[in-house]
Amino acid sequence: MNKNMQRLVNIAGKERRTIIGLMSGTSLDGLDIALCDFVGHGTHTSVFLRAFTTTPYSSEFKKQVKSIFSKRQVDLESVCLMNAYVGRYHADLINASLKQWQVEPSEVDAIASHGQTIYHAPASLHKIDGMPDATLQIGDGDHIAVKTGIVTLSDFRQKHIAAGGEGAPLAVYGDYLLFSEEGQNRIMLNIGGIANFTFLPGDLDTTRIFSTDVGPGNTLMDAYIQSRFPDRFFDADSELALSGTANDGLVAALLDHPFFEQGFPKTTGPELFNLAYLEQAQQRSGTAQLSPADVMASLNQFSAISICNALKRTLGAERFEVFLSGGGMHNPLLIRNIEQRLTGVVIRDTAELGVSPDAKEAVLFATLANECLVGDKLDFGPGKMRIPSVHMGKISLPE
Ligand SMILES: Nc1ncnc2c1ncn2[C@@H]1O[C@H](COP(=O)(O)OP(=O)(O)OP(=O)(O)O)[C@@H](O)[C@H]1O
Ligand SMILES: CC(=O)N[C@H]1[C@@H]2OC[C@@H](O2)[C@@H](O)[C@@H]1O[C@H](C)C(=O)O
Repeated sequence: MNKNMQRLVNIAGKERRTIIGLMSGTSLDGLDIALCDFVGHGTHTSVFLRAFTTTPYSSEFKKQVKSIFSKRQVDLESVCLMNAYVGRYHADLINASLKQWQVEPSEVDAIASHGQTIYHAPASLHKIDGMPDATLQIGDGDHIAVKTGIVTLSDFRQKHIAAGGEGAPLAVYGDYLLFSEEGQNRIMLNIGGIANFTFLPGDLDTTRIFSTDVGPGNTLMDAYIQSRFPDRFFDADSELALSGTANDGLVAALLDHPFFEQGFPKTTGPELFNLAYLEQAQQRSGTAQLSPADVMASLNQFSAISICNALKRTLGAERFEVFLSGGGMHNPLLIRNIEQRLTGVVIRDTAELGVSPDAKEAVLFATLANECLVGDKLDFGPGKMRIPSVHMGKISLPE
């Protein structure tokens, strides 16, 4: 037998596996690196987060990624080069973190790499007859495996689409395995660039579970402040939004898009929710002259309302608890806007469930890798929630 196959068998047979989860989302702030230990699999998974860091991207790297990010036309040579470059760059960041944590690469069984999404094209967005749902993450796993010496699982989203999903949200698998609780309806709400949530019913009925994007979390706020104030990457502590007033006309125009009428589950990205989307809404509502502070307050309220509308639509009169994660939970006005619209709902964060909210997505990808290596088939029913019962991740070997 090829000794690499034996290596995989050994990893699968271990009682405790060490897996590094990586996430680099639409915000392009940096690479989330979570060093996790797993015991068990499936609904008997226990995860211990040993270390976590978000390694900020250099401004040069951000510029390079932005040049090919969520644009319909890009330089194809740049895409080709960046596929290899992102893989190597991520490998360097992993090696540096391991060194800092004083962990030898040989102690790590696998890396779960999300890669960098550069385009997400669900059929509902591209609307091209005969073309499937599609998505593209770059940062090839072979580069990571060879540069770190660690078995790497990557490119998780293609299998999801191949088996009937939309390529996202994948959070549903890990949310179900790690956070389901009998007798408690839970909403796992992640506010990253795009906001999404997973509904975990207290009756543990896997055919009712689903995960969906709901619209922008931070992406429009980030894009707007970056365009107006080049030295500011996001509206830290809602400073700009708090100095303005939300404009009802602009908020209504922002909410006026067929995406919000579409049923669940659905996915989206900055391919739709971008500065052109904002400009069109400003034109339609006659608010092109609004001050930056008022625009930011409106964008903040827009994200909050679209999130709350989606939650109310899902749960009606059912009681539920919300567990937050993602960078948006650090935006105080956004959270206040959400709380005001969800009166009586308990809102906490995933730290109360043992996983740091900033690390959650990286931990979820590590969980996907653990399932791919050792899990049994998970059954999410006949497919109407578009959660295919498959294992995801392509395996790259270091040698
Ligand atoms: N103190 C803060 N005040 C306001 N906003 C904040 C703060 N800290 C983080 N954020 C927001 O969180 C964003 C980063 O969030 P996160 O890392 O969850 O995004 P991501 O992983 O790229 O997103 P996605 O879930 O779309 O993949 C920042 O760009 C910013 O908008
Ligand atoms: C295509 C893509 O990268 N989608 C991301 C993005 O970031 C948030 C939202 O949009 C979600 O659909 C997804 O990530 C999370 C981790 C997911 O798949 O569950």
